[in-house]
Amino acid sequence: MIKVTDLDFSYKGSKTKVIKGINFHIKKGEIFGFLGPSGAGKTTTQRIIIGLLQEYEGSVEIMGKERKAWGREFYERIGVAFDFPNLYLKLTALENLQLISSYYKKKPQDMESLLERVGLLSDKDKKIDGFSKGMKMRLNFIRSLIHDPEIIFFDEPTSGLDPLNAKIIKEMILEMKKEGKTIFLTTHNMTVAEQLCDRVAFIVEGKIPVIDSPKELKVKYGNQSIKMEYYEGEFTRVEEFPIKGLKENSRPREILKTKDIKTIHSQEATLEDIFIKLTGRKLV
Ligand SMILES: Nc1ncnc2c1ncn2[C@@H]1O[C@H](COP(=O)(O)OP(=O)(O)OP(=O)(O)O)[C@@H](O)[C@H]1O
Repeated sequence: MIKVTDLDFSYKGSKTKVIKGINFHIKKGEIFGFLGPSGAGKTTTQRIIIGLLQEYEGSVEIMGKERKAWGREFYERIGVAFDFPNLYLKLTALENLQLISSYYKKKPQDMESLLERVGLLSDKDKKIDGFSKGMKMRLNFIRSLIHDPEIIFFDEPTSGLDPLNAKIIKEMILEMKKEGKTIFLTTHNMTVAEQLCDRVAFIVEGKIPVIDSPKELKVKYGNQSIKMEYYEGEFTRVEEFPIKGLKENSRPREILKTKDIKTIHSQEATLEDIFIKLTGRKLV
């Protein structure tokens, strides 16, 4: 659906490249995550793909056609939920959706069910200048879906949401994938990436050193281990053993036979640990 080849970009008036020869390919029906610290180039890349930044070098092929060759019809087929400058503060939630849907040729999705899904149905007739940031975020999220797009771009889709609303948004994203939509999201949040993404690209200083599935990354780079906590007199002690080679290791068996166990846990590196290990950078 999206094929980016040798993409380079610098902002007007600046000689410094902020995107430095990146390559990636997003398949139809995939949830692809862009993970990287602030200033890494995530938003810039998304802006290029959706056509807000035109002066790039390299190739950005989207739905089978170079980005620069697409006309207005491109926007009928993609949805974008970045910031919310496109929301009209003096209009109600429902009026916002009605106005936005009038920009598209396609028949809009059922607005009330979308509002209900994100917990805003009872607020549909309220002007949104009284909405909290989280309410605007949720409205902005469904705004991007109103014309039933094939590819949807999200920038930090759950940031600033309470856990319940974040869960609803994540469930909706997973449902979209089931319907065959392609989703490209950026985040600093490794938990979100692990829960949602089929594959992630780590982006640092305009380069992508790693692209893989969260699961593969953990298998390749995460050291799995078992942590045993046991009583020794009035103290508790902890020992950790790598899962690899566990059956040849006599020490865990000895602990089981001779000690009173307090807890046993399996430990797995998080995606964040792997990000730090592979890029030498933290995410924030
Ligand atoms: N309009 C602009 N003009 C000049 N430089 C810019 C502009 N927008 C972004 N930059 C620079 O481009 C680089 C990449 O920024 P970008 O916003 O793509 O990063 P990001 O990974 O999305 O960060 P964040 O997570 O904070 O949104 C940064 O060094 C930033 O300062």
